[in-house]
Amino acid sequence: MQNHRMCDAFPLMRERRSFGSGPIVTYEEFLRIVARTGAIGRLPNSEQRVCLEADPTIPTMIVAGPGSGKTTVLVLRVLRHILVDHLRPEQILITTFTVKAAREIRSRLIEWGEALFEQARTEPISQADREFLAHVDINRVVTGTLDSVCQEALGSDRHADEPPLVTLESFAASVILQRRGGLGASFRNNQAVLGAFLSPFTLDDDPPTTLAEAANTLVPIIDRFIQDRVDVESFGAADQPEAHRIIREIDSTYRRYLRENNLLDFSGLEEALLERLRARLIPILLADVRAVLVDEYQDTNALQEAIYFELVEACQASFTVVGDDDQSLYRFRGATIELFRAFIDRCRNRLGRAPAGPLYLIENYRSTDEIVAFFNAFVRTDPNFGPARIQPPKPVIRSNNGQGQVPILAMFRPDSQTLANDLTDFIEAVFRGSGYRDPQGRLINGLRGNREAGDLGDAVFLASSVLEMQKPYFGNPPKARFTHHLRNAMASRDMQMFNPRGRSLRDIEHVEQLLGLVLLSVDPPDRPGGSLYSSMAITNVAKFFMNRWVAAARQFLQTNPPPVYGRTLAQEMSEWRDYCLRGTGDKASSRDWPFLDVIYGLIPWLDYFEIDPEGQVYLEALSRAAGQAAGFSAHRSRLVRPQNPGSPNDHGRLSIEAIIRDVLTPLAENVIDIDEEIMPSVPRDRLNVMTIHQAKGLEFPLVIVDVGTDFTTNHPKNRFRRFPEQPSSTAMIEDLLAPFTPDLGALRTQRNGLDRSFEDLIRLYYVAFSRPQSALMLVGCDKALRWTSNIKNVALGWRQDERWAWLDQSPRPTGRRPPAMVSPPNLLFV
Ligand SMILES: Nc1ncnc2c1ncn2[C@@H]1O[C@H](COP(=O)(O)OP(=O)(O)OP(=O)(O)O)[C@@H](O)[C@H]1O
Repeated sequence: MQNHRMCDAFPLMRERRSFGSGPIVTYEEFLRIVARTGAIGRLPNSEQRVCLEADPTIPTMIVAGPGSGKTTVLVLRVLRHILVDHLRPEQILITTFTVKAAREIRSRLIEWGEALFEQARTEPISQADREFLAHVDINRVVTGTLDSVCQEALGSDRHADEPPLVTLESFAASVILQRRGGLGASFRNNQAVLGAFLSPFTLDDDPPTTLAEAANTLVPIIDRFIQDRVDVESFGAADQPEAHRIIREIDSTYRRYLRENNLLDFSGLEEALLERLRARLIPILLADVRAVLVDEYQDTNALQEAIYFELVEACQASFTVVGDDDQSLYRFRGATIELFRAFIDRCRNRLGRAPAGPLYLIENYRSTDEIVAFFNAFVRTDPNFGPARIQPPKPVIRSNNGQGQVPILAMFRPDSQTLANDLTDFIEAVFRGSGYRDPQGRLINGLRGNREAGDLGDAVFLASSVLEMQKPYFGNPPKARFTHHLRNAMASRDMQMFNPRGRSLRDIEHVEQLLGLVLLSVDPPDRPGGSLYSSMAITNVAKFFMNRWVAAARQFLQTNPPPVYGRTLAQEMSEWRDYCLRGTGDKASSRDWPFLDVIYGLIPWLDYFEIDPEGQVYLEALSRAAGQAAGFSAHRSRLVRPQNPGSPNDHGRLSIEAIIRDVLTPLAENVIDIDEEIMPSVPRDRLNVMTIHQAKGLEFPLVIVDVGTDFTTNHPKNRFRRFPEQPSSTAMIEDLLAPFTPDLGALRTQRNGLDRSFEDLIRLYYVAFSRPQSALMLVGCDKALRWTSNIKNVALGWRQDERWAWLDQSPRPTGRRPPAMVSPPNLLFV
């Protein structure tokens, strides 16, 4: 890649620069202006001020529990950088971990920034500064996840003659690994060796039987090579097991292919930025950065840490990190809590400057006393978790909101259907009725949504998985999960959920219709010899779903969808058919067509994709599948006009086959992720269903947490989600790579894999329990609450030593027979 931004262009970078260019206002004036600004006037408290005041020329570490204003402080510190340190917004980078949280930061920045600048303009400041504030554009602060920032930085920094960088999603990475990474040949030739090596990392601990399964198991391992900065040479050295050597070879073939084709997977994207920073070829977007602020630092991986340090050093930037060790959730993406715990030392060693901190925040402004007491107790339930937490221990978080008079609610029922009906009753009463009242009068004021503006969007349902169907097991048809029953129960009362990730694309009625129409348009059965997909070498699963889609489309066509602007669906389809079969008709004017044009051409007759929020998310996923295939598919996801329609080697025909193989087959095989994050906000009139991971950093008035609707028995298959008996596959990958990961390996394996797997579950539910503002409700299956239950579950207070806190806290039996159920006093069972 060409060198556009040599350091020489920025002579200032070599010498130490003073910070900022003289204040617009002093720090004390800044605080006074904040106090006078309506939107943020109540902020900050005294501990938050300490964090805000910290000298920007010294790296700063802020550590605090949930809801204590970590993000708030970071946003205020950005505003301080503008007003007190006189940085321009584009000189400030602020990152966080999820797209949703990044969006939240951006909207707080804009709301507070605009109000604050307006207020500041009324203060006695210089005319030049008043001008500056009148025109300053807070939108120009570089905000996002590190991935999105990398993408933007590298993408926008290309020369006109350079090919665009394509970032691969995991499905595309997996396909390339199979086809171009040499995994296909290696798997065939070394199936026994590779199978034995990979089996501990598969879902069922069996060796992968198909190439796709092998690829999906391998991707997280080779991703780690980059994220953990593994010494791949020594991993695959001659004295290592044969499987290591084979994997090293596959990895290097795969990486070479990506490089030669200008493709990047997500870890490769971050690595590319690191390499550029190291070479001091700083992308334009970041070249002028003077302040780097990182939220959710506890989820940083080794590669990301290296990027932050390199950027701060290269740009001589101020550096502020905030985090909470108890809220680290992304181990599976390489997050290494130990990097956060050891930040002070690591920063000193790397940047040669001892950071200020850790600075603590202790007041929780989010939740009621009851909720804070509940999650504080939860995180201290298991003594074995203590050593996993930051040292010295951070102060316990304290509620600032007073009692909410709503205890922690718990709804446990014998089965999912009953629970779904009862929860729907509850939600309806809170948001659509006159409020929920406990029949026994134990809820003093009942519970009711905000009368003026309250709606279902004020509640969220959180679960470790939001799938509405269980994965098929041993060929049994998939069983409905709780969220499926909840969707139906709510629909029967005219209420809707927003859970686009709950269902597989291939199963959604409207998607089936659309994909069936697509197939009938580009691969019609009246081709001599029949449709192409039915005789192609694709999996039976793919053919099964394609047949189903075609049947769904036929049924839809029988409903005679009305013309749109005078044009019929049949006309649109027949134009594509003419083009694909014979290269004739209106579409023949072009030599080729992007496959997306077929999809978007059919959408007007399926308005679900335009008006329904879930439909919009699905359409984005379909478009993404087509877009990603352009990175590896023979005809780059384009339909080519046939020249010689009868020939099997005709490019028109081959282009259709490529689309079937590379776009439609992955959809049929259910390997395309649905990205709910494309929605800027969840519709207010729907119940938001989210994974706990997605909810990190967010808050809602009412949070309903699924603590075990799946766990009706002590089934071994679900133990890893509630009470692991062996290390998770992620912990095992960490153990596998530790000896080849200088610095990080030893740090990470100080606690064994099983301990780390328990930690992950505790942190997961800690994050869930700390999201609500007013009310927290736990839902699950009541069998797990039996006094004699053996359905051990960390979320229900089980400790790793197999003692059960909920049972210990329940009133002891008076007679000889124990009570049927445990009933810890801090829960109100409804
Ligand atoms: N000093 C304050 N006074 C009043 N409200 C505040 C104050 N500081 C923060 N808040 C409010 O408290 C809530 C939680 O703040 P914030 O999201 O910044 O916490 P956090 O520590 O980042 O949370 P998490 O750990 O869950 O990411 C927000 O609604 C915020 O506006």
